Amino acid sequence: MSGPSHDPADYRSRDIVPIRRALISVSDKTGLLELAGELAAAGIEIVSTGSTAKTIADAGHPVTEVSSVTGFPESLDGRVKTLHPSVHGGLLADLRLESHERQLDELGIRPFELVVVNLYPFVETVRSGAAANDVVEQIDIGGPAMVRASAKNHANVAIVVAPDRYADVIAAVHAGGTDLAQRRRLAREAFQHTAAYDAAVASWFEVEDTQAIGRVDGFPLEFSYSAELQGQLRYGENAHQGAALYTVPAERGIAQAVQLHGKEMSYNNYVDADAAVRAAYDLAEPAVAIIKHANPCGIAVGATIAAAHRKAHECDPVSAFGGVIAANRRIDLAAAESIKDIFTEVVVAPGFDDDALAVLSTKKNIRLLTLPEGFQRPTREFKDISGGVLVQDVDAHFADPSTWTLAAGEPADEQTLADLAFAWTACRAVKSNAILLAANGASVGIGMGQVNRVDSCKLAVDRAGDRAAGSVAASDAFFPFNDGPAVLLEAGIRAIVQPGGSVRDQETIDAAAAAGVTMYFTGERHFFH
Ligand SMILES: NC(=O)c1ncn([C@@H]2O[C@H](COP(=O)(O)O)[C@@H](O)[C@H]2O)c1NC=O
Repeated sequence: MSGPSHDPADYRSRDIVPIRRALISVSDKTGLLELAGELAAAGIEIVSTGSTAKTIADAGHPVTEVSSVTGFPESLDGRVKTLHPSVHGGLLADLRLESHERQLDELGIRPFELVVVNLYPFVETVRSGAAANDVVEQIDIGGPAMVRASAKNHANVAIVVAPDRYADVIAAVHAGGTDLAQRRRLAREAFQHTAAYDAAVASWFEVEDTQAIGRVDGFPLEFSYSAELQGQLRYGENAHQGAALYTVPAERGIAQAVQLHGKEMSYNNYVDADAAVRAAYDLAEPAVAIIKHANPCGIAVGATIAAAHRKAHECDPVSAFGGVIAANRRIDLAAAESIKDIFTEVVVAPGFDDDALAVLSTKKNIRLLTLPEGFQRPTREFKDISGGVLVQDVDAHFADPSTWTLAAGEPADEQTLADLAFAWTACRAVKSNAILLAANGASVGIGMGQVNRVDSCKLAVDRAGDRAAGSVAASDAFFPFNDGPAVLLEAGIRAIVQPGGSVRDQETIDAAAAAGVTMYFTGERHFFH
């Protein structure tokens, strides 16, 4: 243990601490004058920094400039204001100890019993698109130092970091001081606040580095995650689970989407909307993905979003009931007309034309979400496991058909190759084991989430029904046995695309060749769990 330890008997008890001297240094001046007025009226000395002191003085309240306490001018563009022993001694002295009291006297330092600090607006500055030097200038150093010092010394000091606590402080002034339980609560909030602040700074550096070198090549030795509470959700995946939405300030994703219409978004709505956007945005042409329980029940591309929606819906109209729809282009009137009579939980898109919004807004149960300006797909994914978190690059690479290897049959004609490329891209949005049958730029049968590949084949073929014959199939990973391909070939699948790489590839190749079916190997797989 570093530092001297004291005998428990050395500590004098201190529950109620009367406030005689307060240090106030705030960027957000909300509620400042009311607080300062109450403190001044109670005869409490207020020590304050630059613009905070000026605001208080301009309102006619007595205030002591911090520079007259430190004996130094505020300097280096405000980088050094309160970083001084005359301030920090007054914050850190543990007056339960006689020895600390004596040292303060010897040093001529007076203690503070109340500290009110809120920090430079770092996140707001990042959001405003400020240049890097200006962002760096908004990394508060002196503020967090005071907050942490006071929170450590909560036995003696009340630390307030948010204007919505001022009323409690004023009440404590009138009651004769703060009590220990209150100071502990405030200390906890203070440490949470500085931790979130530092995490936001660290994630800004990470985003900056990512942009500078195109991608993060390595993984940091440590990382922190800063997110702001956006709001509580009614419940989590099930009604007995509590849930909330947090947003990451520097990001622009589904969490920042703006709701234009409908009931409050649920936890499951967010999960499905994210999966839907992920699927639709994998495709370059106008595309629609319809999601249920994080899996697609239809994905299609078309000349228009209306056409893509019709094709995606036809894939599995039964499952599309109550689905979540994402489009990678604006929703126009024709798309709205296509969607409006189908019971849909959420539609999310980069925008809605006014007439489309008017049509869909007549449906009270549909939620309409527009993606935030500057929408960006994440580059990294995080998955919680007990005791830690797994981090990976997002699977965003799709092998180009020109790099595929023809493993069986004749080279595909242009239309077949286009369908294979579509199926290959679309199947990565399907939970493994994934088999996706497609025709004319639309899924016609999807087998997902099975614990063996042959069952996914059966499911896809079963869902496609008559449409299986003549369609093409994509498999997210290689076929370990020939049983899955046998199901596809028997159903009349015309062409198959799969990674290849199984020790039994030859059996699958021979079966496809014997059936006259074209089969390509991509050399790349798309597991998705
Ligand atoms: N450098 C310092 O010693 C220092 N002391 C306090 N601050 C910050 O200055 C702000 C208030 O400054 P002013 O009262 O000048 O507007 C607060 O957000 C506070 O967190 C500092 N600024 C940054 O590090």
